[in-house]
Amino acid sequence: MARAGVVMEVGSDGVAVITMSNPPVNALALSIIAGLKEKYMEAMKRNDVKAIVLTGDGGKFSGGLDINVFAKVHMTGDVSILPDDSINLLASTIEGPNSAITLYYNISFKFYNQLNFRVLLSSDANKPSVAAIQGLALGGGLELAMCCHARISTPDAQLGLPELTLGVIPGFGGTQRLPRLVGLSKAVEIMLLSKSIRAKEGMEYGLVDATTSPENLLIVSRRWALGIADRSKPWISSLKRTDKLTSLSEARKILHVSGKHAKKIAPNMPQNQVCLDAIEEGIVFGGYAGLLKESRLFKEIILTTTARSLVHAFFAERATSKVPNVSDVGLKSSHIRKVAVIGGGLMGSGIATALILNGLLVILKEIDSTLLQQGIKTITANLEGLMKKGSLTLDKKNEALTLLKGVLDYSEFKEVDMAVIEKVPLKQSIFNEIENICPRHCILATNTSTIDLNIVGERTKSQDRIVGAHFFSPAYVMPLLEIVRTEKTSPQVILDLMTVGKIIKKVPVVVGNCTGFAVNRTFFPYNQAAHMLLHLGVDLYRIDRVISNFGMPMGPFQLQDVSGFGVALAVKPIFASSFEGRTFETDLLELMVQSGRNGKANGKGYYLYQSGSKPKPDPSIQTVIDESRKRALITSGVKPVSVSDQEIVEMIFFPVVNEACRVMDEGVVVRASDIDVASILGMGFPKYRGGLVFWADTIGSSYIYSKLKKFEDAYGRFFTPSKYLEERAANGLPLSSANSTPSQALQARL
Ligand SMILES: C[C@H](O)CC(=O)SCCNC(=O)CCNC(=O)[C@H](O)C(C)(C)COP(=O)(O)OP(=O)(O)OC[C@H]1O[C@@H](n2cnc3c(N)ncnc32)[C@H](O)[C@@H]1OP(=O)(O)O
Repeated sequence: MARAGVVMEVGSDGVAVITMSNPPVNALALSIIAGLKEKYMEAMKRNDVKAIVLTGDGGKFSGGLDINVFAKVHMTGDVSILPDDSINLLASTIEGPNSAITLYYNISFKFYNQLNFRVLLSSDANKPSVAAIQGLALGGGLELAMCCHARISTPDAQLGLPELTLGVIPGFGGTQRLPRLVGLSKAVEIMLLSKSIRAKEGMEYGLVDATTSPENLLIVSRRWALGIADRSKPWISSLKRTDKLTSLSEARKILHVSGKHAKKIAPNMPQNQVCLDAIEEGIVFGGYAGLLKESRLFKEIILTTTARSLVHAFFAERATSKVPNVSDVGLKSSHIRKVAVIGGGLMGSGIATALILNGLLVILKEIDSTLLQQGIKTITANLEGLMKKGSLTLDKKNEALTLLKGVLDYSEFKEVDMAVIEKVPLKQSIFNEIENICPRHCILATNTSTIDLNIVGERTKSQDRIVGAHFFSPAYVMPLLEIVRTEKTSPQVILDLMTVGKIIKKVPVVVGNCTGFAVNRTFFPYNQAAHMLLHLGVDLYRIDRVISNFGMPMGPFQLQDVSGFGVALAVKPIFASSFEGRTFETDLLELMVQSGRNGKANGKGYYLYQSGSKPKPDPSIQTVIDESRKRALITSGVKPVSVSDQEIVEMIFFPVVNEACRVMDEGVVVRASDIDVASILGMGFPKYRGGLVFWADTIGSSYIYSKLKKFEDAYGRFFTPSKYLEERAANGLPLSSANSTPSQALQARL
C-alpha cells in the first residue's frame, strides 16, 4: 500500500487489521486521522469483527502527528485546525468506555458533566485493539499505540514522545498514559529528555507487552487481540491503570524536582513545565481530567514563539537535503565504503573517529610512524571518551577499531572511494600526488575552514571532484558538515558527500566557496563585535554572561578560550583582506599569547581553567585588556560606554545577521533556512530561537537596519548595513524572503 490512506482487512479469524499509510513515516495527517475514525467506527459496528489490530505500512507504525499541521497553525494562528481527537478517537472510540467510566471514581466534581457526555460517546468502543509496532512509534504514533489494549513490537522499534523538541507537549494522551504504563519517573525522563527507547527496553518498563520478529508481528498481534476478546488475556485500558503510580506526595516531589531541574538546564523552554503540569493534573484528578488539561495546554503552547521556532528548525534541517541540480536531477549516490584520511591531528583523527563509528573503513595516512601512532592513540581516546559517557559499548569500540588501518604511504589509496585531507599546509601538492593514485570516482575532500578551494585544486586535473568537507571540532561529536562546492565540483560528488554525511549522522549543508564559507564567514563579526564592546569599556565577563543568557552555550570570550587562539590568529589576516573595511582589528589575541595565555589548552585564557572545576574569571587579565585598549586608541582614561544588556546582544548579533544577509545575497547558501541550521548546529545558536535568520525575522529587518545605522554613526563601518538588509528594511520584507519564504515552502509541502 503506497498511497496515503487507511485500509481495513477483516480476516476469517474475526480480526480487523487497520493499516495506516502515509510514506515515509506514516505521519498522522488530518486525512489519516479521519480514515482511522471511519475504519474504527466500521470495525466496531461489524458483526464479523471480534478484535482489531492497528498497524502501519512500510515497516513503520507512525512518526506522530503531521508536523505540517503545526506549521499551518503558525501561519494562520488558527488552533481549530488541530485535530481534537485525544478524547473522541483515542479515549472514546479506541480505548473504550472503561477508561471513561473510571472517572466516576477518581475525578472531582468539576468534570462531572463532561464525564457523562464522554461515557455516552464511548459506547461504540466494544472491541479490543492491539498495536502491532514496527520501525518507529513516535509522538502521536506512540500515543495511538498506548491507547490500544496491548502493544506487540519488533524488538528494535524506536518508541518515544519527542513533542517537547518541537516546543509542544504530547497532545494525544501521552502525558497521562505513559506514566500509567511505565511509572512516573521513567515517563518524566522519556518526555522531558525526548528520549526514544527500543521496544525491547520498553518491554522491561511495561510499555510493550511482547516483542517478536517482523514476520510474526501480525500473527502474534492477531492472536493477542483475539485473546483479549475471549478474556484469556487481560483487557487493559492504560488510562484506567493506577498500579504504576506512586502516592500523591511522592508524585508531587518527583514533578517538583523535575520542574526545577528542567528550569535550570533549559530556562527558555516553557513546554517542559507545561508538560509536568498536565501530568500532575491527571495524577491529582484522574486520567480523564488530565486529558482535558493536556488538550487545553497543547492548544496554548503551540502558539508560543518557542514552538514556532522549533517547528521551523525541524523543517529547516530536513530542507538541507534538497539541493537544486544535485538532489533533484535523478542522480543516485555512489556506494562509499572506504575512506582515506590524510593527517591524524585533531581534525583528522576526529573525522576518522566519526567514520569508523558508523561502519566505514578508514585508511589513516601520516608522514611518519610517530605521528601515525599519535593519530591512532587520539582515535582510541576519542572512542574511550564516548564509552565513559555511556554512549558506546566496549564491543562497539573494538568493532570500530577493526575498521581503522594506519599507513605511511599511498599504496592503499588505489581502492578508496573518498580521500579527506586534514587541515594541513601543502594541500595543493597532496592533491597532485593522490589524484593519479586514487580511482577516478574517488571524492577528493579537504577539511578546511577558510582556505579558498579553487586555489587548493587549481593545479590538478580533478577540479570536478574537489570539494570542501568542513567538519566542526570535535568532528565525531559536532553534528554539522558544511559541504563546500566550487563552480567546478560535480553534482555527483556533492551528492556522494551528502550521503557520507548522513551515514556518519551529520546534517550536511551545501554552501558556496568564499572566505570562511557560510558558518565562519557569518560568525566572524561575532568575536569581533565582542572585542569592540570590550575595547569600548564593557566588562568581558558581563558580555559572556549576557550572551550565555541569550542562549548560546557559552559567551564569545569563553568560546575563544575553548577554541584556542591559534586558528583565530591564523585566519585574522585572511578575513581582514577579504572583508576590508568591515573588520574590527586589535592586538588583543597577540597580547594574550605574549602573556602566556593560550586559552583552555594551557589552563589560562580570559578565564582560568582547572580540571574538575568551572572556568574562573582572571583578574590579572585587566593589564592585557588595558594595553590592548591603549593600542586600539581607546585610551584607558576615556569613560566606558554605557550599554544595556539588550544593546550588548544587538551589537554582537546584528553584525552577524548583517553578514548572513551578504551570504544570502551572494547565493553562498541555497536558502535562508540553511543559515538557521548551520548557526544552530555549527555555532550553538539557540534552537528554540529557530536559527539566526528566523530569529532576526522575529525582530524585523527595519529595526535591525535602524540599530545598525545608529551603531555605525557611533562606532564606524564595522556596523554598516548591507545592501540586502537595507532593501528588505525599506520594503518591510523579512530577511528570509530572498528565496523560498516559510509560507511558500509550507504550501509546497501541503
Ligand atoms: C499530538 C501529538 O502528541 C503531537 C505529535 O505527534 S508531534 C510529532 C511527534 N513526532 C516527531 O517529533 C517525529 C519527528 N520525526 C523525526 O524525528 C524523524 O523524521 C524520524 C525519526 C521519524 C525519521 O527520521 P529519518 O529517517 O532521518 O527521516 P527524516 O528525513 O527526518 O524524515 C523523512 C521525511 O518525513 C518527514 N517527517 C518525519 N516525521 C514527520 C511528522 N511527524 N510529520 C510530518 N512529516 C514528518 C520529514 O519532514 C521528512 O520529509 P522530507 O523527506 O520531505 O524532507
